[in-house]
Amino acid sequence: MCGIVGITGFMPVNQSIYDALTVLQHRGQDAAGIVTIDALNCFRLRKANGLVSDVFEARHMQRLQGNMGIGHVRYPTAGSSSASEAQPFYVNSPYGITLAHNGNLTNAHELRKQLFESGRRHVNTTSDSEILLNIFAQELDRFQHYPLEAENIFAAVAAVHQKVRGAYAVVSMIIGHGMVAFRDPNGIRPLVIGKRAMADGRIEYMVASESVALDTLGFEFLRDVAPGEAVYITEKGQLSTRQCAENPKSNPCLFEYVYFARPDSFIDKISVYSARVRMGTKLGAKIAREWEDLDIDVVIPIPETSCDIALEIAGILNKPYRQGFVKNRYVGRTFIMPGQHLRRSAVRRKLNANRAEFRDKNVLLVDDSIVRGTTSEQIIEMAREAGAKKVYLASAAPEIRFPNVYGIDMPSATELIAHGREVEEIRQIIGADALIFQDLDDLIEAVREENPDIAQFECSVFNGIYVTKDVDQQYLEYLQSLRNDDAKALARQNEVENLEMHNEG
Ligand SMILES: O=P(O)(O)OC[C@H]1O[C@H](OP(=O)(O)OP(=O)(O)O)[C@H](O)[C@@H]1O
Ligand SMILES: NC(=O)CC[C@H](N)C(=O)O
Ligand SMILES: [Mg+2]
Repeated sequence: MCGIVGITGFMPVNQSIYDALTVLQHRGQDAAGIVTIDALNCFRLRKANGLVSDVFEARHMQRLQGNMGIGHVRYPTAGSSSASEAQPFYVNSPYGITLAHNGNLTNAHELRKQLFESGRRHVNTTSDSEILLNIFAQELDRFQHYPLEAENIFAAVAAVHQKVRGAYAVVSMIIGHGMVAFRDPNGIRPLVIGKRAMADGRIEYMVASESVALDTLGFEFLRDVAPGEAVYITEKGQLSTRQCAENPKSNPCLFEYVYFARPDSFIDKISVYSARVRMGTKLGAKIAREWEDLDIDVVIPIPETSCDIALEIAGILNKPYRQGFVKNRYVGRTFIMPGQHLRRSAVRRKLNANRAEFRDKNVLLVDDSIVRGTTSEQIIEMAREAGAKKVYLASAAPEIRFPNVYGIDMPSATELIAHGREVEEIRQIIGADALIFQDLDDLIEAVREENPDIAQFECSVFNGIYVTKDVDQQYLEYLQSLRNDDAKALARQNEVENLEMHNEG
C-alpha cells in the first residue's frame, strides 16, 4: 500500500505535504517523495528511499517551493525498490506532468507494449506507476490546444479508465493547469478530498489516501472521491468534479480496514476504528461459542493494529485485557518490510514479552491477521518463553489463501501460511494450543454495518475472487515469477541507487 497526498493552496505547501506524509507513513516505509510547482512554473522534486524523516533534509525542504504539490510514501508492489522508482514520477510532454499512485495495475505489461508501439513512448523503469503516468499523458496529448479545458482532462481520465486495469488512486499535476486526482472504477484504493478556508475566504484543497491526513492539517473532510470519479483543481483554486467511468462500482479493499489504514481514518463512510471494534465483537462471539471449554485467563493483543480488536474481545469474554507485549516505538510495521529475512528479524526487535503477564497463565493472543505467519510463529514462542501455560491465538481476519494483485505485496500464494492448509495444520506450524479465525461473512458484516450501500468488498485474498475480472491463473503465475521473495532479493542485489537509468558503476 502506498500513501498519496496533494495540496492546492495559496501559501507554500512543502511543510504541509511533509506533515501529511508523516501521518501516511504506515502505508509505505520504503521511499518517499514530494514535487511542487514553483513560481517559474517548474517542478521541484525530492524523492529517495527511506522514511519521510530521512528523505527530506532542510535543504530539500527549502528547495521544494510553491503553492501546489503532491507527495508519496511507497510500499513497492511492482517493479523494483530502487530509488529511481520512488514516486512521484515525471514526464515532460504534454506540458509537464507529475503523478503519484497507490495501487497496482494488472495489465501493465500490455500497456507498456502499447505505449511503445502505438504511442512511441519509452518507459525506462519497471514501475507500473510510470506506465500509468504515460497513459494519462498520451490521452491528454490528444487535445492539441493550450490550455486544456476541464472537459479535456476528464475525457483523458475516462480514456485511462478504458485502458487501465487494476487498482489506482492517483494524484497528478499538470504545468499551467492544476491538480487532477482520480480513483479506479472499482474504488479499490481509498482517496478523500477536503478543504480549508484562508482568512480572506479563498479555499485551499487537499486530496489524500486517508482522512487522517486532512485532520492533521486542519482541512475539513468533504467526501470520499467516488470510484471512477476525477477531481480537477485549477491553479487559481477552481474545483470541478466528474464521474469518468462508464460503470463505476464501490468495491473497497477489505484489508484496508483489517490492517492497512489508521484507525482514526474514515474510508468510504466507514470508521476504520469502529470497524475493528466490530471485528472484535464478532470474533469474541465466535470464541465464546466455539471455545466454551477453553480456560482463558487473559487477552493479549499483538501490537499495534490488533489492540482495538483485542480490547473488544476481552470485554465480550469478560476477561482481563493486558498489554503483554511492549512495542519498540522505533521499529515500523514488519509486514510491509521488503524480504522475509528482514521481516523475521524485525519481530523480535519490535515486540518483547512482559513476563508478569504470561507466567503460569493461559493466554489468548489476538492479531488482526495472519499472513505469512512470521509474527504469530515468533510471538507464540515468546509467550511460552515468558512462562505461559497455554497459548491460544485468534485472528480477526479469515485465512489468507490467495495472492493480492491490487497494491498489497502478496504476489505468491505459497508464501501465505494458510494457502492450501486447514486450520489444524496452520495451528501446528505456528505452535499454538488452539487457533481460531474470523469467518469472512462476519468480517464483511463488521465492516459493512456503517455503509450498507457497499454491495461488495475487494476481498480476493480471502476468497480468490478478483473484482476486475481480468486475473487468471496465468497472470498469477507470471506475477509470482516476477515478485516472489527470491526474485526480489536478486533484483535488489543488482540495483544501483539514485540513478534514473542503469549505469554500470
Ligand atoms: O503473518 P504476518 O506475515 O506476520 O503478517 C501479519 C502481521 O503483520 C502486521 O503487523 P505489522 O508489524 O506489520 O504492523 P502493526 O504494528 O500495525 O501491527 C499485522 O498486524 C500482523 O501482526
Ligand atoms: N503499494 C502501492 O500502492 C504501490 C504503487 C506502485 N505499484 C509501486 O510499486 O510503486
Ligand atoms: Mg501487527
